[in-house]
Amino acid sequence: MTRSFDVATAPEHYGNHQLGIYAQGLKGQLPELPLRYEDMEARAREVLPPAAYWYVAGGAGETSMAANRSAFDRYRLLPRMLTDVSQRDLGRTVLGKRQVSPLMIAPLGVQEIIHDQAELGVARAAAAVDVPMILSTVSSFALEDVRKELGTTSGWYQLYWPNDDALATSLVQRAEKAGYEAIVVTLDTKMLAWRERDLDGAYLPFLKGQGLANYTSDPVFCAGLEKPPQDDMRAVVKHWSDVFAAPARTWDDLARLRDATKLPIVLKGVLHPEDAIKAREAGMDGVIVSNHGGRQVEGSIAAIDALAGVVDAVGARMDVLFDSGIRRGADVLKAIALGADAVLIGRPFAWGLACAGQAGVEEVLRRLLADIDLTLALTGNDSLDGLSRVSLAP
Ligand SMILES: Cc1cc2nc3c(=O)[nH]c(=O)nc-3n(C[C@H](O)[C@H](O)[C@H](O)COP(=O)(O)O)c2cc1C
Ligand SMILES: CCCCCCC(=O)C(=O)O
Repeated sequence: MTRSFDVATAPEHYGNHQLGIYAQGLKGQLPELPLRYEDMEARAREVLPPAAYWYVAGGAGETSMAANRSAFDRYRLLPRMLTDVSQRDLGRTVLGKRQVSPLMIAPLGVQEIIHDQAELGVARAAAAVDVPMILSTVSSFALEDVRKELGTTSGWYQLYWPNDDALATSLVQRAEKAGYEAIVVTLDTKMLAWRERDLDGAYLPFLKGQGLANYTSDPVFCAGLEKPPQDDMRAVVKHWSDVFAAPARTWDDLARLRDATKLPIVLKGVLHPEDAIKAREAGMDGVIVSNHGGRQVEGSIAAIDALAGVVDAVGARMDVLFDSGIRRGADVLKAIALGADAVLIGRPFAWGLACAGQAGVEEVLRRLLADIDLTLALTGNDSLDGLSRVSLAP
């Protein structure tokens, strides 16, 4: 006899998403989106034009990208038995604010190449699941428009620090005015790396004017143009390529940025413990340990292998976040056990966006939260705050 099952009567846990999927199965319905990360990426590859797929999937060479994943396998969780895990808390405190989970949406530029909804769809999904979103400078919609879609969910603004201080100040102050709660300055992209997949397709979307909405909506940027941006896109791209990068910048320049905003500043792309110490000395509020998903320095250390060193150097005095290679719940637990305060999810949400727009991103986030919740419980823990390096096998 088939018995009916009502997930609504199950206790409130993120892990219940699993029960929801099985309950649909009782009605003969299979999940619309593939469950495994690898299968979701394969589906995205079917629906995206090849150049757009490779822009997201590719790296700078691909050994660091692979190492980001294989390094996770060297850290193993060490479960404990017979602890009470009936009530569980996935919350984390980041920059002094309690979040319902450790997840944040990583800044991913030029999302219009993935789906028409782009950052607006991602922001709506983030709001539905209450996962804070970090918006890229090179986004396809203006930062003010994306912020509105987030509603009460937190947003941070990621700055590609231009060589024009007035433009940097304008972007940062627009973000502050729009309600973003922190500025993330990405340090690892002073220039674009040698990206073989993109070079193979001779593909760089920004050169077609994609991903430039924050520039074309900026008064300081537009003051450097002879005509309104919509009337001369070639001039927009030329001006953008003139101002985008600032290879001469050093730690000393951070003081001016610090003065430009009251918001907390977090530096993204820190891998060396001494750079984390410099960040602290420069008055920064946090760092994100990241190798940009293996997209910048081919041959670099796997990001997860850099995490403990940075945490040991500065973790007691500033927030340490992590990205590059997070795919499953166990990855999140390992990063938190090593000392991360929160983790950024990157490519997985992009594949959800490619396959099903906002709904796809939402589903990716709900699945990851379910996986985190169940893995937390099964390792004998009732809160992420209780994890530490003793949660890992020696
Ligand atoms: C298509 C794509 C675009 C990205 N754009 C940005 C960006 O605009 N700013 C930034 O700081 N990082 C950017 N990143 C890096 C991500 O923020 C994050 O560090 C990376 O995706 C983590 O690796 P993972 O996706 O393999 O987990 C981008 C990554 C991808 C895949
Ligand atoms: C020259 C434009 C660089 C922005 C690249 C966006 C990004 O971070 C990435 O693709 O990775």
